Amino acid sequence: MKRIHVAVGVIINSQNQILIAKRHEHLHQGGKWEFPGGKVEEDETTSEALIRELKEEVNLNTSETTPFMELSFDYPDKQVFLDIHKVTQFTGAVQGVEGQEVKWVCREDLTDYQFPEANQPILEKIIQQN
Ligand SMILES: Nc1nc2c([nH]c(=O)n2[C@H]2C[C@H](O)[C@@H](COP(=O)(O)OP(=O)(O)OP(=O)(O)O)O2)c(=O)[nH]1
Ligand SMILES: [Mg+2]
Repeated sequence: MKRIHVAVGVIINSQNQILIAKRHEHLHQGGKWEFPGGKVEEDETTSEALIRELKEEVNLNTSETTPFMELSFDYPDKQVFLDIHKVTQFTGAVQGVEGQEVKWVCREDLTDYQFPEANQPILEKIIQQN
């Protein structure tokens, strides 16, 4: 199985809230909450892919992302490499462009949401960095 390279954004607003979006039921890991992002295409850097995905998925304009952490995870049906970047500089109002539910949540409330299993170390790192 080929490992899928995914650009993932931990987007933090001026009130120190983090943006999460609910994956559509029919998708891999459907019904779970995620940090917006998507597959890195050929000839794209992670940052370029994330900038493109944030516009496509949640209508945010950003020009800069900062590496936060990297992890590989094997689901029974898919292997992913999550390349997670932090995003603090952006413009535009968040919109679930693909009809998905989106939410700004404060760090301590992140544990109230169900994320894909691969996300556990990301959540721990975000919560630690209070
Ligand atoms: N965006 C995102 N994907 C995650 C997270 N955690 C996690 O395991 N994933 C997995 C689920 C999917 O298998 C993969 C992301 O693929 P995707 O379906 O969002 O890719 P995409 O946006 O490019 O969508 P498409 O090409 O299928 O239209 O990474 C997360 O926090 N954010
Ligand atoms: Mg996506």
